[in-house]
Amino acid sequence: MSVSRETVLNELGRIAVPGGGTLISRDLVRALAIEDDTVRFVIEVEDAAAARAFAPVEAEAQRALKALAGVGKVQIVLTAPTAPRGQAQPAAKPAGAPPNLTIGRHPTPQAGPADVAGVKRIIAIGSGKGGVGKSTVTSNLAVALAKKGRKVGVLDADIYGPSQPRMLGVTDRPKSDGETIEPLHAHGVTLMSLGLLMKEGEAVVWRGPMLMGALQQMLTQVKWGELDVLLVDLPPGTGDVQLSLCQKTNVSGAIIVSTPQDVALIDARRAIDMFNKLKTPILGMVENMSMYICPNCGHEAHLFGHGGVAAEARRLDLPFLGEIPLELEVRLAGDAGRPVAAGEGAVSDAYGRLADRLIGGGMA
Ligand SMILES: Nc1ncnc2c1ncn2[C@@H]1O[C@H](COP(=O)(O)OP(=O)(O)OP(=O)(O)O)[C@@H](O)[C@H]1O
Repeated sequence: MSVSRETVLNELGRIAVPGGGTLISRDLVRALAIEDDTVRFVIEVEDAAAARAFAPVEAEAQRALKALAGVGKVQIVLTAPTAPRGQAQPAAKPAGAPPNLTIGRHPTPQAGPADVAGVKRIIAIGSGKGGVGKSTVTSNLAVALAKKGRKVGVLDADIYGPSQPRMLGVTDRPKSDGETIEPLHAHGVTLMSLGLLMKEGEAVVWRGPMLMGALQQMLTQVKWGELDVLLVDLPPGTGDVQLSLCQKTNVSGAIIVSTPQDVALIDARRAIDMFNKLKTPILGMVENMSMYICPNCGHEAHLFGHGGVAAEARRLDLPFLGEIPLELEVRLAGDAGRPVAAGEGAVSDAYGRLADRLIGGGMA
């Protein structure tokens, strides 16, 4: 049987390096891969001089890993980037290229959940099932809060399908000096999306520690400025992103978005259970695609049922924050990068009420 990734990381976490710390605490290991009895990885150091000083570390890592059960071969590559890490990069970049910042690294050890500088409250927006409108609710709620004078940020942590840039109409790449990232702004909202920082297809292979590291970078290296509230658009379900956000950051609470259908509600319950286990308070539930009002005759139809989320919130003794109708305009506005809450009308009003609820309850 192959050695586990965890065992390898543990072992590397014991190997001291020049200048103090270990290979893991100094975040020097890249591209760790385990295939049958072969362990491969890259040690990335500052520059060529450091690479020479690290030769004994490489030898020690070889020796320690080979001694593990299930390890036959160890292949280590010692590299140094051409430009020293942290050196400012030229401002001009090819259009559409991600900024020059290494995103996706092992998390830096921290004592416990941390605050984000300048950010008063962090609200996680989650759902159990995909496609229930969690991202749509996040962008519109952010715009509705901004319209009411709140300083709002959105962190798009839905790494498997980042959609906030499209929904908020942002196409620019964020600028980075190699150490910090300038967020983007649209409709009064400050935005950062993991999708804007990676090459296409890169994120989907991330798991556990790499994801945790990337999320940590998003929270600590982005210049969020002073915010009343940061909304974090989570991927659907109950995975690594949810776990690392709630364990590493002081999250004020979570809002659960669901459609009224039973299938969506079953998954919503799982998400609620996860937040409970992580001791993240549930601020309330939102019913999206609540009812459909025919634009021609005004007839109200309940395509996915109606009231299911309110009933579930009552059953679980959670606040019910509001319902958002199903309207073609919502999708068209989201696709066009101008959230419906930025304009006028019934749906915009519904988001306004949702924003009032949060502000009134001291949540935003
Ligand atoms: N109230 C609504 N009325 C009409 N269309 C909506 C509504 N809410 C969301 N949509 C549309 O449904 C689709 C899915 O929404 P969205 O991407 O926000 O869901 P999600 O839960 O974030 O999905 P994912 O699982 O991909 O993260 C989008 O095309 C969006 O425009």
